[in-house]
Amino acid sequence: MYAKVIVDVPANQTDKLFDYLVPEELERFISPGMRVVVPFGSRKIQGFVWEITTFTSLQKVKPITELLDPFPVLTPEMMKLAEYLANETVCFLITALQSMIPAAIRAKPKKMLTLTANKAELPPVLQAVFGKQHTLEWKDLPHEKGVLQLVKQASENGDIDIDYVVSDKTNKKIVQTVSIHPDYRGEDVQNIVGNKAKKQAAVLQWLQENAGSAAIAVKQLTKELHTTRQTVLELVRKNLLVLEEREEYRDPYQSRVFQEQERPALTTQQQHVLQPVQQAVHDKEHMTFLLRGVTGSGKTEVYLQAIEKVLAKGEEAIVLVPEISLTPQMVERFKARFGSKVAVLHSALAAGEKYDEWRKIHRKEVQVAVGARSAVFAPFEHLGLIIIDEEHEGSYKQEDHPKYHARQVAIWRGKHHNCPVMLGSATPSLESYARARKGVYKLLELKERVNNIAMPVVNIIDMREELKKGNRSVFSELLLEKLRTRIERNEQAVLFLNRRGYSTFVMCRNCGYTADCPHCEITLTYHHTKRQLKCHYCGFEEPMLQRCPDCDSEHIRFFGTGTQKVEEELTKLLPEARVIRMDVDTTKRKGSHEKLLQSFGRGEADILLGTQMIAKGLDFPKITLAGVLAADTLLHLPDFRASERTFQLLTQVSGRAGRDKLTGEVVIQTYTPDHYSIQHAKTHNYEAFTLEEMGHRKRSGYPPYYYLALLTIASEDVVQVIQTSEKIAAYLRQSLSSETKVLGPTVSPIARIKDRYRYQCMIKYRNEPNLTQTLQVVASHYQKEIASEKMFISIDMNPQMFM
Ligand SMILES: Nc1ncnc2c1ncn2[C@@H]1O[C@H](COP(=O)(O)OP(=O)(O)OP(=O)(O)O)[C@@H](O)[C@H]1O
Ligand SMILES: [Zn+2]
Ligand SMILES: [Zn+2]
Repeated sequence: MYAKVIVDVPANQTDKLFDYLVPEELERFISPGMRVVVPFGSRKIQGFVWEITTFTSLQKVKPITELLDPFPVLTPEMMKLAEYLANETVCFLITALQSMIPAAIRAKPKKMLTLTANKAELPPVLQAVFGKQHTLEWKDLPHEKGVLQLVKQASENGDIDIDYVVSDKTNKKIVQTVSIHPDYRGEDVQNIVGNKAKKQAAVLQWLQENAGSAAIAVKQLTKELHTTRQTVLELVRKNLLVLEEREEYRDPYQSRVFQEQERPALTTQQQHVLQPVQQAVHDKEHMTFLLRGVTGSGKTEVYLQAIEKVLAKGEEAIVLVPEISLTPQMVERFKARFGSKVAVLHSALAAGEKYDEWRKIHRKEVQVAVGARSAVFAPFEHLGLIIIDEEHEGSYKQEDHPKYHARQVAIWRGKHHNCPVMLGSATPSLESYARARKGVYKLLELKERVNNIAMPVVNIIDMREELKKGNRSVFSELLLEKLRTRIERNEQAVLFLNRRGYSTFVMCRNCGYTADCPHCEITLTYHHTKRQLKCHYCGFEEPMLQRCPDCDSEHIRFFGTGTQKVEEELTKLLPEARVIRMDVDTTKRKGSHEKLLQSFGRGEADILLGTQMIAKGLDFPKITLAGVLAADTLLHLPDFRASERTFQLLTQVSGRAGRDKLTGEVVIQTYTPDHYSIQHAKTHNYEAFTLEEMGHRKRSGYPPYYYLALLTIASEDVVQVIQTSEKIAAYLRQSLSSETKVLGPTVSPIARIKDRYRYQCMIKYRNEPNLTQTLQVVASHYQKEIASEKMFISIDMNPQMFM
């Protein structure tokens, strides 16, 4: 019996199945989808069993070293999906797999040294290195040439054995528990331990009274009774208590009590959109729905009730939400409805926590998975529905390999399981909307807010006029006045500042010099707390400049506005305002995001000032004002989606205001008040915006009229980059159909990162069945250069970013 194995080495040469002999004792247990340890060259590495066969064309096959799982970690569906992704996104199969399973499941091989000779026979240096130990990990060796030389010598002499050991990283959390031995249950404690052992008696007494036959965690016991572990273990030694080890999940939401929530009766329009989804769930029919519902129209409630239907059928559901709107508030709505049936997956979880949530799914202990992008891989086997909330969000596209889009995976899985997929948003992406208009997706609409609450009134402020009036502040007069009235009326406001493009950069007012990163073509960002300049791409840092390096002027300052600076100005202008600032700096610590939001929810602040993370999902009744400080910052990015992103963002931010009984207002500050994305955001007119934007896309040949693929070529050698890019472009032009346009090569918008020059080719196509194959040929043609890290070629199908 042989196993065909995918090895955990992401490289061109290893991107295929390797044959291994299945040792006889494993024959009964092994099956596809299990992890194994296999010899590979001189190493031992992890792999996944792909197939079991009785035939191999090889002369000599090495045996599998170890089987790591009693059950497959990959379902047959996941294996097929990995193959699909590897092919569609042009990446290695193992790379696709790696993003589908929790990191904890990927075992890392360790290089271990084991003493085989008598220690006294070793050179004194090595004796000292080993100390009292018998084995050592390679990475713990002192990295001195002499030591390594001696180790090598000793290994050649056979005194030290060097081997790779694959240790399973899937450390489960083990809890020790005790229970009263069945023979002594209910018996008088005095009779069992006598009078002397008072502490032990207390433990037994407590267990008799409170636990009965139940097992109690030793930790809990010692805490409850202010006693020691020693005392408890003594009782175990006397055979009065039974010690057991129990596996426990690390549940980040453990300490929170979720109030059961009654489900509201749906409004007529909600019922109207829910009905066809429920029907598809019932019929087990694969369809993709696009739910376009204005902000506050009750989309989430529709999701919840659709899921109820799925659970009632005994099936499972996945709900994707963007990482930043995976707020406690959001999680709470699902936990309150479905309780312990819900697993939550997001990147803020520790590796162990993620693994535990994943295992709950794998073991069928939960039926609903709520999470960010990668939750689309939740290994359910009876999927009844997949929901993608805020489907337009760019974060659903993974920017590393495999460069997949969650929507694409969701639809693949929907087809596999014969179940519906529901995409929801107040501002669907143009691609999805176009598909819905063409009937590929089924369009469902919620045009009004729940309870007929009015959409907020939007004021557009021309900041050029403010400057003419002599107002140099980042706050317009109107915004400031409206903030003031919120404080007076004890209402709340959110203030949004786009982080991207608006971070602080340094410029000389005398000669116009800007401080740039010496390795990347990008301005350095000023960090106030450390008074340093930092590059966001490579991490380069230097102290803030005191004088201009070009003209020696002292008038060198930072420009632009960060949230910190806005906060400072805000407290000067409105000293009475209580402000909570939410940005990457204030939410670094685990749980701080949640704490800040809770505090705001309790009314401990008047103004929530923040970046992208406050734009979405917030549902606080007292927010009656939403302010956007600079609406243009997104408009000027070199990206054909800039207008679309601006419209989406303005709509989302506006959507935070006036969601309850109090009427909402919005103030948008801008230098380009006439831009159509700002004008249509003012009137909440998604259709009008879409119509206008579609025109632009059609004229310039962008999605949804054309598909895109982006090739980026990077190297330290600028001549090599240019020559290679030109060769690749020529090859593509010759291989692809004549309707397909190959643009470039041109310099990437960020021309250099980490000293590597970057060029790109853009492919625009409508129908190109052989495209991925052609791109694969390109990638493998340059595999030597790529493997030696001389050159980088990145292939991005349907790119979301163009930097
Ligand atoms: N049928 C209903 N009856 C009463 N209240 C409802 C109903 N449906 C939803 N709501 C409430 O209306 C508010 C807005 O609903 P929800 O948050 O689901 O909207 P949404 O469309 O998901 O919003 P957004 O896209 O802006 O985040 C919530 O407070 C929700 O509890
Ligand atoms: Zn200068
Ligand atoms: Zn840099």
